[in-house]
Amino acid sequence: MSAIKVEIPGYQAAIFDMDGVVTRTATVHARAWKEMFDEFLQRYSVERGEPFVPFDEEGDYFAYVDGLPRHDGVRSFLAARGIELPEGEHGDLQELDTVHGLGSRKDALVQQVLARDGVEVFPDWLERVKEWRQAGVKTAIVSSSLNCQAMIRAAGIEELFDARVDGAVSRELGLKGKPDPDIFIEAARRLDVEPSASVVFEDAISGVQAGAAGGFAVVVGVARHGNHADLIEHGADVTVSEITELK
Ligand SMILES: O=P(O)(O)OC[C@H]1O[C@@H](O)[C@H](O)[C@@H](O)[C@@H]1O
Repeated sequence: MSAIKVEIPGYQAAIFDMDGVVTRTATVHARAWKEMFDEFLQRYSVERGEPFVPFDEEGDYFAYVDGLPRHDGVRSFLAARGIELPEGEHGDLQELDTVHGLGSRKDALVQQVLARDGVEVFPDWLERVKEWRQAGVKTAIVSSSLNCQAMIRAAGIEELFDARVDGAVSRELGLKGKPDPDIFIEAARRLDVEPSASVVFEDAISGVQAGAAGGFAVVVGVARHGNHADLIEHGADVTVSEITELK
């Protein structure tokens, strides 16, 4: 937490990242990434006679994958391990060791968990978003995820947003993924509010970088894992452990 005092009704809009800020789904993604990458890395290391170094669900997830669009996440982690795979094509079968094949495999695992467990909303976010909307603050949801609309529908919170800019919308409009600020700027545009009058809420390093690059009034880092210093270092103006710390 920094010394800055932020009162959200003093701004025209609040723009929320989804996974890890609004919904308890960052861990669903992190586990799916781990299961998919570990299976791949195990085979890859045996083929090369190299030691198997598993995907670290915290370190590797936060550093290379969190917040990025699906295939950027695959590329970013593989590059960190010095592994190059063919791109493949959108819709590649899960069996293929291509960037798209690995992405499809990870998504199949996410779908299994969502079908089994549903989507949980963070109660601290829910409490505040209702108050802020009543106070006249416009709200948008922003996510790199192609599963965003299905997730907010499953969670029953679609009505709490005036705009949505997600992985599907980004693909349609050709928006750059985080850490570029495109999706946040598009959300402000859809709300008819200037970035300088809007507050961004983000839990990912790539996300606070995007908020800072977009000229938003305040970037709130949501440090649910105690990662305050990391978020401040990469562009958050203020951090909270829970959103109810803000009025
Ligand atoms: O694979 P999806 O559902 O399109 O999601 C892409 C990414 O969306 C981001 O919001 C998550 O932080 C990442 O973990 C996730 O991989």
